[in-house]
Amino acid sequence: MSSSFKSNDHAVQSIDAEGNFPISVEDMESAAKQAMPAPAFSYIASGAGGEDTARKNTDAFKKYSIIPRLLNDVSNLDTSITMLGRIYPNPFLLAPIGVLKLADEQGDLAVARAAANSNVPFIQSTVSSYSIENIAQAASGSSKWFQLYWAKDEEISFNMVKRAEDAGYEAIVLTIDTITLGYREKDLYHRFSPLAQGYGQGNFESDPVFLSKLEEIHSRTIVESIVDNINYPALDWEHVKELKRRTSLPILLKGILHPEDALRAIRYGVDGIIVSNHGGRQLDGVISSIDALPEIVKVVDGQIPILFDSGVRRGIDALKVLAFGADAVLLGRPYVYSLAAGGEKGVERFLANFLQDFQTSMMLSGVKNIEELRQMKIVNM
Ligand SMILES: Cc1cc2nc3c(=O)[nH]c(=O)nc-3n(C[C@H](O)[C@H](O)[C@H](O)COP(=O)(O)O)c2cc1C
Ligand SMILES: CCCCCCC(=O)C(=O)O
Repeated sequence: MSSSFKSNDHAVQSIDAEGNFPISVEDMESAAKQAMPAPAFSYIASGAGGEDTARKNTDAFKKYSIIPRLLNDVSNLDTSITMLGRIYPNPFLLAPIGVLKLADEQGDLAVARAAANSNVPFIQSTVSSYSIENIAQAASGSSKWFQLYWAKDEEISFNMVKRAEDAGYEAIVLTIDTITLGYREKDLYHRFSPLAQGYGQGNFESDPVFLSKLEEIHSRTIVESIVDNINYPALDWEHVKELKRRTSLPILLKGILHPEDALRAIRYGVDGIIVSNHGGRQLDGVISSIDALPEIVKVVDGQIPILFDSGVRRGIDALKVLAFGADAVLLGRPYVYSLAAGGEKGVERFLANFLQDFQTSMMLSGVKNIEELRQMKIVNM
């Protein structure tokens, strides 16, 4: 099976003449499937191994129920949160997702613009299709965070962090669960390698430190050099310490599932954690993110912010995450489907629908603000 194809540059046609756009995430996913070549869609949608964890991420939400409080005058909702010393208008961010050009020619630029127009911070991936500087320009004046895949050659990492600082990014997210790529059976079947089409190198191509290293090793292509650098099983807590020395930006660790690792993160002085299993794309068989969350909330006990991703598809899912005591929620695959289905406008439509769904869920749960939401009763039945 071939894995060569063009990126999706016809996306905007999925919003029809009347401006209709899929509302449910299932319909957005179907629209994305139609708009994209099969190997690319499969790379985005699938998980590692037999995909049990990917399935569990969404299924596990269904077993939890909230018990609403009523007669609480919810006519003035406040969805804002204060986190890491800043006020954010709502408790959502867009998860870092690499190689977005697979979904739409404008990739991260389209997402960053849509996120800025929707007042939702965008977390840019290390393996983005466009550079930090271009993305910063596309979403100037709005909140952006940078996700770091640690490079074996540390100077490359430190220079990327510096570029993010210079471009006005507000935080560094160090992803710790991708020291090597998960065993993804569908990608293996399609002979699909995420970086091979050249859509995940925008950030590296414009990095003088990376380019100077490349010149030293003439035999390596850009893609080979990126893969070799970010495949880094040697990553450990000493690297976290080093990163802290190198930046004054807040550092969050993404991929925490064990309460002891959450506590260790606090001991190492990180500013926040993201409870995540990478959407079930790394190790099949790990706990679903939502099942991991309550114990982590308990041990962290408010010392640092807890963010969450993996499996959030609707407003009510986000509501459950916050009711368990998390501070904010990252949205992942749904925005990529909306990008593939409708480009920048598609992402805007998805975010508008998601925020409306969330606010409706808040009102009907009888909570006026996120602090009240975090105190809500949630049960496993
Ligand atoms: C196509 C794709 C690419 C991703 N790329 C990255 C990445 O570059 N860096 C990262 O930290 N996480 C990456 N992730 C993981 C997401 O940040 C997030 O953890 C995951 O999508 C959450 O699961 P959900 O989308 O099912 O909600 C990627 C996920 C997908 C689907
Ligand atoms: C060789 C590493 C590519 C990482 C691609 C992005 C990612 O995190 C994913 O889940 O896929």
